[in-house]
Amino acid sequence: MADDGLLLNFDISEDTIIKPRKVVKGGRWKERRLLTQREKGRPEKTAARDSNATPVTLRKFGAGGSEKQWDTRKAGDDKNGYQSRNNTGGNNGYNGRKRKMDDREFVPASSATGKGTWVTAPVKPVETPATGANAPKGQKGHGKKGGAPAQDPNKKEVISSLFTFNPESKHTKLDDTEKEEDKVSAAPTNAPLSDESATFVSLGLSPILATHLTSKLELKAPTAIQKMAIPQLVTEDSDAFIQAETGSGKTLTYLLPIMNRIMEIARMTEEKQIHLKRNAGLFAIIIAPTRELARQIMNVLSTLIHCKNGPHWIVPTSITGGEKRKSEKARLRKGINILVATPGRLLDHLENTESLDVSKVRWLVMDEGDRLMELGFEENIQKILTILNNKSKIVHDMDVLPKRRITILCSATMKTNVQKLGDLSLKDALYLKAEKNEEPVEGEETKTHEFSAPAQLKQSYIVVPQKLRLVTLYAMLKRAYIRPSINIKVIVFFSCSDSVDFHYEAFARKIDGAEENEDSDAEEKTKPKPEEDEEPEDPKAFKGTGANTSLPRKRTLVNPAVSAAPLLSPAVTIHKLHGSLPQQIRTATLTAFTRCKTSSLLFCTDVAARGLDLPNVDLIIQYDPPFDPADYLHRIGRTARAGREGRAAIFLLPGKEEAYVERVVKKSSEHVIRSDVNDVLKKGFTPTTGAKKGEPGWEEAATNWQLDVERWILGSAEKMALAKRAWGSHIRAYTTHKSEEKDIFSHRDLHYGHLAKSFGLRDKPGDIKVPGNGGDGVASTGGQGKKDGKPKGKRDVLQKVLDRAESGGRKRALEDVDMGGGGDNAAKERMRKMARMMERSGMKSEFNVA
Ligand SMILES: Nc1ncnc2c1ncn2[C@@H]1O[C@H](COP(=O)(O)OP(=O)(O)OP(=O)(O)O)[C@@H](O)[C@H]1O
Repeated sequence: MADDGLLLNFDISEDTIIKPRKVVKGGRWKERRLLTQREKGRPEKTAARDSNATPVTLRKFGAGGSEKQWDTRKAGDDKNGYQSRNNTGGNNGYNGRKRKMDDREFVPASSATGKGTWVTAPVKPVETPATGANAPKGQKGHGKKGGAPAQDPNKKEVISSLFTFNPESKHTKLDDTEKEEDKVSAAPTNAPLSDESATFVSLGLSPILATHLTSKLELKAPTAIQKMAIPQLVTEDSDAFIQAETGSGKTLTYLLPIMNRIMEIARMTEEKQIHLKRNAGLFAIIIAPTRELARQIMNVLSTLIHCKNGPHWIVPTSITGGEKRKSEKARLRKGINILVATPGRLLDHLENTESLDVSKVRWLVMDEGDRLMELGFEENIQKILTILNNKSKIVHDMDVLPKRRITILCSATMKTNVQKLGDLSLKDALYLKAEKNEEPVEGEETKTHEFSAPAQLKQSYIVVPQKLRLVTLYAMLKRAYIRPSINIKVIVFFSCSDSVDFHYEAFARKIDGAEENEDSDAEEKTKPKPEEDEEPEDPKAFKGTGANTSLPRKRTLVNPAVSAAPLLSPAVTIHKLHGSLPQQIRTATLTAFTRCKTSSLLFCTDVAARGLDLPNVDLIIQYDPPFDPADYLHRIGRTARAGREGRAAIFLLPGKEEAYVERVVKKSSEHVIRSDVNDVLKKGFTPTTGAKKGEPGWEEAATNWQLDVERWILGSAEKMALAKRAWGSHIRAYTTHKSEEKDIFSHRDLHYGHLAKSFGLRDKPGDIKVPGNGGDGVASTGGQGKKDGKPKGKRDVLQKVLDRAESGGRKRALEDVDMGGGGDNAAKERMRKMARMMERSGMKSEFNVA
């Protein structure tokens, strides 16, 4: 009975008395909560049960039994089928209410008796590498490399439940227009033309080239852009701007006319008994923004040169900054006829290599024009153009060749920066844009899109709460590789290198309980150390650790970026690619992924978003949305190439991010479907053979899978550091979305605690010390203080990245923002300068600035 005098005369039950509530202020939230509970006369660690509450069911998750998770969920608690937490242990302030910061409880490890309403995780002391005997089941060996236990045994441990306190999607139900089954496959828009009159010979190409294309390369007919542009480029001497969808064959569109005209001049001189040789002069320069793209263009060029009865005398070469200047100079001195280059290294040679004679250059091609501008190469290109203009001495001794230098600019999008590059470099240019060869559907209005994706590409989006991201990615991939007899290639895009590294390790890890491969450890130690300016290794020298990689295994170097992915399927090989990897590893990885004949998976940053022609990719997953809307198109453009089918899915967070669908996704196509996260999880975590009695349901299976990742991280200091770095870098990367998209992608809307869960971390955000950040943990993402687990302060993250770079963390700093397309131009420019500075100081550049 309360001691309030006014109430003494009434017979009122205790329950109905309204007590004045003391507001507890100051101190840490945990202390405040304990005081509040004490105030209410409740036990501090395990709150007394409310007699009216629904009784809880206790379920035990995790094979090793090291974690207990109280299932406080009731089916159908909310519309999404998510089960909100129903606190039956008395009113500790949580009762089914969605809390912004933390839905977790802390209990001392020693009190983990399995009683109470809190999610508890008694921390097992993880063995040091020397002993390893008591390591949790399935983690044997995980602690080996780290050199220290990942977890302080005295520390309180937390497990956040996966399926509680998740924000809901704005649209809980699929609308009819978004259902997959209703969608009819659209006719491909970037395929070779079926029109019988469209042949390579009819475009004005020589029979030698045409035969090579059809018989050797098995290209039956030109694509729409090839049909439109090649005849003009073969005969006319005009500059040209070529705009066409991704995968529509733009590379051949500019290479074929160049080859055709050089071959023609060779034929004419041979008639006069003059045989052209490599010293005939440099005819064409092709500029590509990245080394990978330059290498790819070189490969296509080589196949054309080495065609039957082809111009074998033509010597192409590429200079991209991946090797010693000295050896590049030696090649240039011997004489070359076609040069493929990245802008920085080209400018370097134009300024410093006397033997590079550009007086006869007839073609200057700039591929991926928008990307060149985004990477801040405008100044370089301006200088290149000036040098070429000053040194040009074209004499009209070869009539078939252009009478002046022709400049060709290629892009899949028509962005303002491309127009600027056009203004800078083109004169009276032809604008060559392929019209879609879509048949208009009766009764449907033909819509035009700001930038369009190939019509046959099936696009979807999925709204996934932060905590469920990792399990949903797994479920989606598991589903993709469900049939071992069908080979599937998937690319997953992440926002930063650290995130790629973390997810690669998480998906390449051994199945729970499997022994570590001792050999792979030994081999890892022998992996090549990257060196600036070293001769690039032959990509064939690397073999993957995956069982299915098709790389030759003659030499024993192990590619640390290729591995098996037994968790997904024994048949899947996983690859990773980002700008922080040494160039030779990147090249070897791309080669491995390209040649892989079995199912394969590539985790990458935007390094692989533009221009790369990776054959037969079936599915693109954008786990992190891109930093530039144009990159959305480029990323999905790695599938559905040259008329093939393809699928693409993008992960978005519930809430503001959902606006991205209307703003970007639907601008490239009106055929966009929405996948339901519960469906995906259900399909991914339900056993294919049908659940047997006693087997866990999909939610439990998903929870087990997540716990397994968390245990794997806890088992090794190295993995813990990896996860923390990935989490920190992810947040930093998130803050660099373009300013016009800040209303959708604001780091203030991120829930750092839930996000940590998706990186397998159990710590509170404030306790996560991101390695390599000078121990400042999350503070480095925006401020020292934190509120609701979020850093305070608005300092420009890019500026902080640069600050940190100045103070010694330069490599880490640039790795964090490995997203290419993001940020404002000024920021890009700063980063490019930083990359140059890094190069000068002997560090690897993230941006391939050559
Ligand atoms: N006429 C054709 N018929 C069939 N396949 C073709 C044809 N022309 C090119 N291809 C193939 O199409 C694929 C895409 O070509 P390419 O890389 O040149 O596309 P792109 O338009 O430059 O794409 P992106 O904008 O993504 O860089 C390549 O594998 C190429 O071999």
